[in-house]
Amino acid sequence: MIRVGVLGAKGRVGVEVCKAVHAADDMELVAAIDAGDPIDALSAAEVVVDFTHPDVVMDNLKWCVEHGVHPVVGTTGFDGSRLDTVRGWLADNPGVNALIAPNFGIAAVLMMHFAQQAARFFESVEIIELHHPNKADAPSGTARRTAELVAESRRKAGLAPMPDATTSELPGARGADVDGVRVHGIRLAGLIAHQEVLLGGDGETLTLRHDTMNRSSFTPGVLLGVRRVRDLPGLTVGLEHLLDL
Ligand SMILES: NC(=O)c1ccc[n+]([C@@H]2O[C@H](COP(=O)([O-])OP(=O)(O)OC[C@H]3O[C@@H](n4cnc5c(N)ncnc54)[C@H](O)[C@@H]3O)[C@@H](O)[C@H]2O)c1
Ligand SMILES: O=C(O)C1=N[C@H](C(=O)O)CCC1
Repeated sequence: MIRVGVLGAKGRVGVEVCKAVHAADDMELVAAIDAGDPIDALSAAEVVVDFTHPDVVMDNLKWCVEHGVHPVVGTTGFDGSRLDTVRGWLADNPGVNALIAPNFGIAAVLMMHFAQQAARFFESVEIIELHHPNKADAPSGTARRTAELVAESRRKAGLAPMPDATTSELPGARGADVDGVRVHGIRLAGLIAHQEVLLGGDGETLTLRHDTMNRSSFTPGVLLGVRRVRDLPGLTVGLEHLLDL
């Protein structure tokens, strides 16, 4: 049995993760804590799942790594500098591994993968991410990572910067620039999490769209991460590394 702790257990995703861990035959939910609870309750866990908030996730991660607990992190807000900090903590604590994934939905990971594959064939790529209005961070972790993957493909293919004749702009009208890729964020009541990747070339376009219909959709990916993290050395970023794509 894998002894699992959950941070953010009362949150929208945390509740679903607790249910899924509880229902898994090979896991035991040994701690389910939320804001204000003592973090030491996680000492009994081998693996801790974090779905909390970008402002607190680094402190949680540091605690886990320093206490020999493998973190599986869904919380967003990670940039290159945060990831480097985590790599440093892991280097100081050999034997502890971490998995950080901006999206644990299998279809979302496939959408990101397909965008990465398609990017080298198109002059233009832009991303629209659409989320519920209670979301703290923008752009979404998924959109940020998709833009990085697209940019990497374009660089490898030696593509020129995307065509864009804009010279006069109301700030924000062209979205955020993530590694040279424009990302546009929508926050709308009624939504959960959605993304479109628009790719355009001479006389044709391709649109990849992903829709999250409920938050239990994240749990198969989270459970896969919990089962595998102990065998993934150091830091793994993205669930795609566990899917044999
Ligand atoms: N990777 C993915 O697949 C994925 C999917 C959905 C959401 N997310 C991300 O997960 C995070 C949480 O999303 P949500 O919609 O569940 O948010 P939420 O606000 O519903 O839940 C967060 C929970 O964390 C708790 N919390 C805050 N600080 C804490 C602390 N220090 N210790 C323990 N608990 C603490 C809050 O009280 C709350 O219950 C966000 O960053 C979101 O972007 C990632
Ligand atoms: O609801 C959220 O918040 C989500 N956050 C992740 C992101 O920022 O990409 C994944 C989708 C849902």
